[in-house]
Amino acid sequence: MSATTVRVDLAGRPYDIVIGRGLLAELGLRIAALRPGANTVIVTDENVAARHLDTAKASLAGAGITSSEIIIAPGEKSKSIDVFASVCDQILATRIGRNDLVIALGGGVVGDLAGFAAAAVRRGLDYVQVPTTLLAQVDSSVGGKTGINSQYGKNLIGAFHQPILVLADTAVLDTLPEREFQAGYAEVAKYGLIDDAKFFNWLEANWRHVFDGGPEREEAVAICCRAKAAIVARDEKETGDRALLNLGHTFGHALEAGAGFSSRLLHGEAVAIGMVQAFDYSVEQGLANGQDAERVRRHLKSVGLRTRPSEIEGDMPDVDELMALIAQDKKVQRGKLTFILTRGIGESFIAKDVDPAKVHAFLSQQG
Ligand SMILES: NC(=O)c1ccc[n+]([C@@H]2O[C@H](COP(=O)([O-])OP(=O)(O)OC[C@H]3O[C@@H](n4cnc5c(N)ncnc54)[C@H](O)[C@@H]3O)[C@@H](O)[C@H]2O)c1
Ligand SMILES: O=C(O)C(=O)C[C@@H](O)[C@H](O)[C@H](O)COP(=O)(O)O
Ligand SMILES: [Zn+2]
Repeated sequence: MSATTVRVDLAGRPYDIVIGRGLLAELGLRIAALRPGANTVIVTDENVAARHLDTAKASLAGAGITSSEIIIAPGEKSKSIDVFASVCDQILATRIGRNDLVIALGGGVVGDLAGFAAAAVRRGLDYVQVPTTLLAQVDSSVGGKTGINSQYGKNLIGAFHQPILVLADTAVLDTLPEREFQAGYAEVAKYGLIDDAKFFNWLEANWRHVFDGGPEREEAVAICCRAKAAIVARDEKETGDRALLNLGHTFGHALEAGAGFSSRLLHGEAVAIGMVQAFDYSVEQGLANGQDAERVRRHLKSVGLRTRPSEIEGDMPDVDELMALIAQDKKVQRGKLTFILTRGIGESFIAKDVDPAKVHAFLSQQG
């Protein structure tokens, strides 16, 4: 089976991201090569279990690896302290130990939750990411940010804990609902908008093939993983330019929390709106030109994503409440806001000490 391997070159703890169609069938052999004799516990959700758990288990059994499974309810609400506690207990009940492995088989919710449980149980178990959504393959399975949500906001409780392997089988994306694919695509486009205008041009021309499952899908996943691997290797804990990966997230996370972490607004959908807001705000501050902002909006709209907060159905918090959520952002330093702003497509930068009054005014006049 042909596969692309991207190395995450962390000093002392490097790991591979392996990308290709049909790789789930190789899970057992690849784990056996990495951790001979390990027992495993698979954390997954109901939707993924119904479609891909049998393949994963058969592959592990074929390589002589024992596995048990923990199946959570699908959706963002599972990134909660209650589900976290339950997953930790269930892992402990299997008696797996520090030489064994947790396997996160699912999207970003499973990956963030299982990764955090792996970080916490017995003060740290190794784990493998087997991402099954576009979003997880291009973003959440890589880089070791794990965690859950709080009533105060998104991802506010968690740990940096790197996986020992990421196995991205792009064929499993064939069973992903269209809306989830679109949401994940926002994070794909993000890499172009951060610092790769050439990739954004390529996406404008090729996005349909990424959705259709042609070779462009693997190419896009590999380009995103290479970009993320490079940033993570130089700034694992986000003391510097890893924050660029947060483009669209300060606005987006507030909207996601404002929508109650519900299916009204998926993470990727919130990021799409948040990236357009970051462009619009940059234009308003005289940093970027309106044509670039319009081009971003047009592209995200053409793949079926919403691009304005007013397109979110149902009640949303007012601007003061959104600002209170933004004040909880992890990039805040001693009360000062940090945003990822832009000078144009592929020219994002970290803006520290952004004036909350200006952001408040911007949000107040948003349609
Ligand atoms: N840790 C990070 O660096 C990072 C990066 C980006 C996003 N995230 C987090 O990821 C989460 C979003 O992840 P997501 O978009 O993957 O959502 P998700 O995990 O909720 O998965 C989306 C939906 O698709 C279903 N599903 C998953 N794989 C499937 C498949 N192959 N076939 C059919 N259905 C499938 C799931 O059951 C779920 O209903 C958010 O919580 C976000 O904060 C984390
Ligand atoms: O890996 C990162 O770094 C990112 O910021 C990737 C984001 O897409 C992701 O949503 C991440 O979970 C957001 O991180 P947070 O620190 O703002 O919670
Ligand atoms: Zn994200």
